[in-house]
Amino acid sequence: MAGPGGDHILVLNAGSSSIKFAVFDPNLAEKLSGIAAEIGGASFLRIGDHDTQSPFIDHRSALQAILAGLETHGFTLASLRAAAHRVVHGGHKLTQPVRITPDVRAEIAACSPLAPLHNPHNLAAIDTLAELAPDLPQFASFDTSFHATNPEVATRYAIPKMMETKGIRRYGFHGLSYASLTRLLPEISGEPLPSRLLAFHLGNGASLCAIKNGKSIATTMGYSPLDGLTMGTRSGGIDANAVLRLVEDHGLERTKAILNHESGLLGLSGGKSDMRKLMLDHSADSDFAVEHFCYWTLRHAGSLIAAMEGLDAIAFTGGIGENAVGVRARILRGLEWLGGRMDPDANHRNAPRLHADTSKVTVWIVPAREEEMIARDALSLMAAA
Ligand SMILES: Nc1ncnc2c1ncn2[C@@H]1O[C@H](COP(=O)(O)OP(=O)(O)O)[C@@H](O)[C@H]1O
Ligand SMILES: CC(=O)OP(=O)(O)O
Ligand SMILES: [Mg+2]
Repeated sequence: MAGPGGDHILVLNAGSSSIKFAVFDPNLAEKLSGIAAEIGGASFLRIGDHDTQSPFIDHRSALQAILAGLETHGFTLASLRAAAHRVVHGGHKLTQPVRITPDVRAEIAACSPLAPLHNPHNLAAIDTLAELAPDLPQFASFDTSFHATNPEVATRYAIPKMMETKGIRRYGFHGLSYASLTRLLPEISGEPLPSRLLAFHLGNGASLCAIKNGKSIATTMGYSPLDGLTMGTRSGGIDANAVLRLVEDHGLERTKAILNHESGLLGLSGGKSDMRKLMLDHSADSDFAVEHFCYWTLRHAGSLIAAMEGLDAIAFTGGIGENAVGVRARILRGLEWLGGRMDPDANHRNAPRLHADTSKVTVWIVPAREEEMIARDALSLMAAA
């Protein structure tokens, strides 16, 4: 069986229906990346630019195919120094990147009910690698960590403190994306990090983060990655009594599936969760779904701008934030009252700098580099060991 001995880092980012992966050298240069997507459905494996149709029934079989694919590119398990994982929910105990020990694994498992679409798959990846390469050091970086700086007033729900409500608080997610964005923006803009920055992580999962002086002070996701914006298949914010009504009428499991897998853009449009497809299809339902996404993104943006007491800069990231020209234009139109002015040509080119010279706030696109952030965390932990 394989063991450590190489010098590359394998990063695994297991999502609800996909596993993204990347291999980095010790200087953080990305050597190879790809994705196993639509696991359990019309699944396929992409390594570099090459796609193969492969029927993966679950994350475990997808990971095995990824490892076999990496081997054909010369990255055997023996060529690795470590594996590092994105773990979505770290709860209140895991707020820094860590080496995975049995205790850490148990804590990640304890957080599974809080992120049912993500943590079980993160654990499956950790366990599969532990079986295949028991001596390979494994590390975890948490999506919740970046929000550990939120004040209590932002994280507490107004519910009583008692045994039954223990752990029920807002955590916030997409923290690896926001941490990476905070690092990258000064490099991209050539300016110091703006003091009041509103970051838009718009992908399948979507959230906003108010970053004040480099630290998260508020974010739109809460106890789980369901809250806040309208998403690909998640409802975003919904009245808790409406959830209870769904449970009464349809039971717990059905309600979970409706809110997590059948809502959002998919539910509104009647079948499409993918923003690119929605923007090409001009049916009334698709147009409404896109408008709902933009409108609620703006409503939440207003709330976070209030939490920061103003706004100096905006940064877009994620598949939609980096590519969806029309969505960005609609959102920026909705922020004109703040003095934001977009340069339409720059927006069409997906240029990093999107604001016009007359704009009172600067507007940027920053590529989401979650995998690089995770590799960076693992390298720092190894250097400190
Ligand atoms: N050119 C584009 N125009 C509009 N939407 C796009 C474009 N490219 C990607 N997207 C959208 O980005 C979303 C996926 O974002 P991504 O950040 O990759 O998601 P994930 O949360 O799975 O990591 C999808 O809705 C996809 O349609
Ligand atoms: C936390 C979360 O929503 O992640 P993703 O966008 O990968 O689904
Ligand atoms: Mg993502």
